[in-house]
Amino acid sequence: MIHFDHVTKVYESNGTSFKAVNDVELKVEKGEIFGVIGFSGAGKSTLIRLVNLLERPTSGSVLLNDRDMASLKKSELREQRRKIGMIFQHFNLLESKNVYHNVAFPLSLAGVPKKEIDSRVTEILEFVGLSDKSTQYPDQLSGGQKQRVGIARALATSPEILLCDEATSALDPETTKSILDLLKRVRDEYNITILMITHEMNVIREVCDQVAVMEQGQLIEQGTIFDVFSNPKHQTTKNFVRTVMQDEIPESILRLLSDQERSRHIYRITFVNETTGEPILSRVSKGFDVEVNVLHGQITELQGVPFGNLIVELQGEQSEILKAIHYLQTSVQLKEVTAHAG
Ligand SMILES: Nc1ncnc2c1ncn2[C@@H]1O[C@H](COP(=O)(O)OP(=O)(O)OP(=O)(O)O)[C@@H](O)[C@H]1O
Repeated sequence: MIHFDHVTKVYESNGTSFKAVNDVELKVEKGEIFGVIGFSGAGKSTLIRLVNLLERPTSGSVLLNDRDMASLKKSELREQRRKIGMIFQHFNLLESKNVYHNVAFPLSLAGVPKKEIDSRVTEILEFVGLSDKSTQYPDQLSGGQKQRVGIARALATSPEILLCDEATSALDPETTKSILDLLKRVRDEYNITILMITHEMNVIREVCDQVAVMEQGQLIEQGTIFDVFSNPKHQTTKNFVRTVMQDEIPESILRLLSDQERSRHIYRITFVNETTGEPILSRVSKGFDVEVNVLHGQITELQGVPFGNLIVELQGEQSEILKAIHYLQTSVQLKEVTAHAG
């Protein structure tokens, strides 16, 4: 659907050149919600602007449905751009036009007859939940409502692709959640492919199927949400995952260990998939002469699949602890926590 085929973008300014996007190879499949995460300056905005040719690649190509965007004639490019909607962090609405006319604007530009515009705008305003706001102006709306108008406007021309440039970064957490839910409906009900860029890992966790991590113009890691969150490889990815998944050992536990490492049996249990719902810890307590003391942890959901970590202490005779460990290892990932290794 969208293929970045070894794309590089170099900016030239004041006699120096700067690689904002460096040899990016990325494929986004039809109907997928794909998130690109990175810190400020990583090259995300440049990357997303290459899709609708707001930026031209210096080398490599961006292919949409196997067609190289840079090879299109002007009229073909206009036609292609109509298939790509875009929403922005600061909404970019026309302040002098009301909600109805903001959404109708791209249709008017495309020369769509007034009657058709009317039925399309009515339908799309209902979809985003703003039917009762059609005569209001942007400055009468909340941030969440403005972004709903932005989404309605982007959907007006029935695009195949929706590009989201930090679409929830200006919104509070609750409004962010409602906008992300709306984006899921955009994909589910209209089968639109969504490419979003963000610096917030909770956005990626909430809504994306696939994620790529960008740093200094390069993609340093990519995969399904589940794979990247449960097994991040690059240090930057680990840091991003840590912002939403508490997996660090708290200081208090590390202190406990450094004082009495030999006498404590503290383990990190990683729950994946179906094991999360099972009463494994109570089975250990009942089956062996050990007590299980949960010290720290978090279980969450990734794409509807439970996932998480618990830090537990096992107390009892050495031989019983060994048996309990053996049992645990048959169904979960288990790693001893030491003062140094965490
Ligand atoms: N038109 C331009 N000319 C020169 N350099 C540019 C231009 N646009 C962006 N850059 C540089 O390219 C790098 C990547 O910028 P870009 O905006 O793509 O990153 P980003 O990850 O989206 O960051 P942010 O979230 O801060 O926008 C930055 O160092 C930026 O200064």
